Amino acid sequence: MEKTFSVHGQVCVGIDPHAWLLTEWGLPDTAAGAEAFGRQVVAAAAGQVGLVKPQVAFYERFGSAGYVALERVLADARAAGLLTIADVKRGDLGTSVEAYGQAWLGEGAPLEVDAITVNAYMGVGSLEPVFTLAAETGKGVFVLAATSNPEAAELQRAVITEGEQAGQTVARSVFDAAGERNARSGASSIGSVGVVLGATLDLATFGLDLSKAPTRGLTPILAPGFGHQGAKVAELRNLYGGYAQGVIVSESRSMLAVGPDRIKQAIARRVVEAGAARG
Ligand SMILES: O=C(O)c1cc(=O)[nH]c(=O)n1[C@@H]1O[C@H](COP(=O)(O)O)[C@@H](O)[C@H]1O
Repeated sequence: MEKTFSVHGQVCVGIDPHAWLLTEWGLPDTAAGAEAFGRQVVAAAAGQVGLVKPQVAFYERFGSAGYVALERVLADARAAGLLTIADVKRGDLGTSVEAYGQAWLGEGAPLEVDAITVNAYMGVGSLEPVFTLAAETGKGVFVLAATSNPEAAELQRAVITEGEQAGQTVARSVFDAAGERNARSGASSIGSVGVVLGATLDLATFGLDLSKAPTRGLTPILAPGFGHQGAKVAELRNLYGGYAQGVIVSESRSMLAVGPDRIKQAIARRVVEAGAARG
C-alpha cells in the first residue's frame, strides 16, 4: 500500500453504478451497462490513482450476470495495475466467514480483490479467519468502525459495559482491535487490518482520538464521505490527524456524476487536492 500511496497518492475512485448514473452515462440499467460503466471508470482511473472501490451491491442486483460483469471490471483493474477494494461489507462466523474471505481474498478466486470491507457486528474476533487470510495473502481488510451514515451513530457510539473493552465506545473498540493486530503483526508501516471511518463525522464523538500516530503498524483508514456526502479533501489532516498518511480518500458519486467525457479530469483534480492536503 505504501508503494501505491507514494506513486499514486491516496485517492480511491468508487465504482457505484447507480441506475440514474447509468442513464446519465447513456448506458442501460443492466449487467452489461454496469460492466461498461465499471470498465470506463477503470480506464479513466488507470495511471492517475492507485485504488478503485467497486460497490458490490450495484452488481449483485443483476444476479449472476452482475457478478460476471464485476469479474470483468476487476480483471481490467488488475491489468491496469490498480488495487481493488470490494465494498461488500461482509460479516459472519467460523467457516462461513472463512468462505467469504476465500471468495474475495483467495488467490485465484473468480472475484479476487486486494481488500474487502467487513462488518464486526458479530464481534471483531469472528472476523479472525479473514484477518489470517489477508495476512497470508498480503491483502487488506477494512472493518466498519465509525460509518458515515447518520443511523450508525447510536450503535457505534454506544459504550461497552463488560469485559476488557468496558468504558470504550463500540467504534473505539473496533479501532483498537485493528490497531492491536497491526502492531502484533510487527508491521513497521501500514498494516493489513484497516478500519472504515467516515469523513463526515466528528470522530471525537465516537470516542476516537487520532491526533498521534502509533509507533508500530499504522492502521489504514478507508474514508468514504468525501464529495457527495459533504466532506472536503482539504480537511484530511484535521479529520485524521496522525493517521492521515494511511487514509484512503474515497469518492464515488461526486466524481462519477460528471459523466464519461469529464471523469478523467475530475479524478485528476481530486488527486491534486488530496496531494496538497496530505502535505
Ligand atoms: O464502506 C464504505 O465504503 C462506506 C462506508 C461508510 O461509512 N459510508 C459509505 O458511504 N460507504 C460507501 O462508500 C460509497 C460512498 O459513495 P458516495 O457517497 O457516492 O461517494 C458507497 O459505496 C457507500 O456504500
